[in-house]
Amino acid sequence: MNHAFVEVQQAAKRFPGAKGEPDLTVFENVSFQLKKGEFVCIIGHSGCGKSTIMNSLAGLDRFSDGAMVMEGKEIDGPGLERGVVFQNYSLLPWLSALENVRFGVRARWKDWDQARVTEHSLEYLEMVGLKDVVDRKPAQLSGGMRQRVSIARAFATKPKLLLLDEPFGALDALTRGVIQDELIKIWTRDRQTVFMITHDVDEAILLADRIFLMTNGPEARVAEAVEIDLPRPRHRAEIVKHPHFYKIRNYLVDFLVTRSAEMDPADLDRKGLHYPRAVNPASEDATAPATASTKDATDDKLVSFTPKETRHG
Ligand SMILES: Nc1ncnc2c1ncn2[C@@H]1O[C@H](COP(=O)(O)OP(=O)(O)OP(=O)(O)O)[C@@H](O)[C@H]1O
Repeated sequence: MNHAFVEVQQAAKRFPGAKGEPDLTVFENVSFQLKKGEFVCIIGHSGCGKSTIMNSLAGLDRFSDGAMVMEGKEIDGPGLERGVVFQNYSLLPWLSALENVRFGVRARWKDWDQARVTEHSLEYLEMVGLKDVVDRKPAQLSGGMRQRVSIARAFATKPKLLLLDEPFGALDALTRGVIQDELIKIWTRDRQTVFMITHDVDEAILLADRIFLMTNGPEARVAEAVEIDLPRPRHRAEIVKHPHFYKIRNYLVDFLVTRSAEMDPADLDRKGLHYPRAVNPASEDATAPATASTKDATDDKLVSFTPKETRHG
């Protein structure tokens, strides 16, 4: 019996090739589960299919093969139980910050009166530090402020699953840090299930319970699920002092720099439903970088991943 909150089963995305060219398989045999209330980040090189997976979970795209199930029901199109935050804010430009949030809240709770919708919307805008600018339109806000409105709107509607596609990608490091803290604050309070794309290893370690690692495309796979066992609440300045921090960080960087390009999909598929392999880099076995071989957590013997010369990084 399946107790996963969200389950993606054997997903693939293919595009027909141009005249005479073979079809493009962006990713294949992608399977994973999300537990209720967990924060999962997904990392992988550009083009491996992260946004396609996220957009499919949002109901805005479709896999070529495979299935997605949330609380036992197949995901088939967009729904209010899933909220999305994109990198480019996607606010309605003719509405103020408050009206943008109210718009989402009103759609979610149609029986609420105006005062309740406003009060609830203001509560979330305050949590992201925008109390004093709620009447400004998006054009009158900085990029960081706009992204805060998007985050307030997404969390205020309390979707069961929040999908964040590189929400801080366009922000400077300082603003990014501040909004990460706000995101942690809201998530700690509401404990919604979050699935987030990021290219930033430190951001993923700060936020996630688990980090999914994708191999390079084409024919990418979600190869590993790395457990982040740093205690919460986490603070940027503090977690770097934790003895596990650099073990985790080095493991992730080694994957992205070396192993993501070397893993052979055929090898991963041989192990079928065991993937993504659960890894805890803080444990002894995982700390040694596994460049040409890695340890199979399922049967306790070494399995080598043959470098594939044709794969690009
Ligand atoms: N219509 C299409 N025809 C052919 N290939 C496509 C089409 N749409 C998308 N792709 C390819 O699908 C792949 C996956 O794209 P996707 O945006 O999901 O990757 P990503 O991992 O999110 O990348 P990034 O990190 O750069 O955002 C890319 O290589 C892209 O070129």
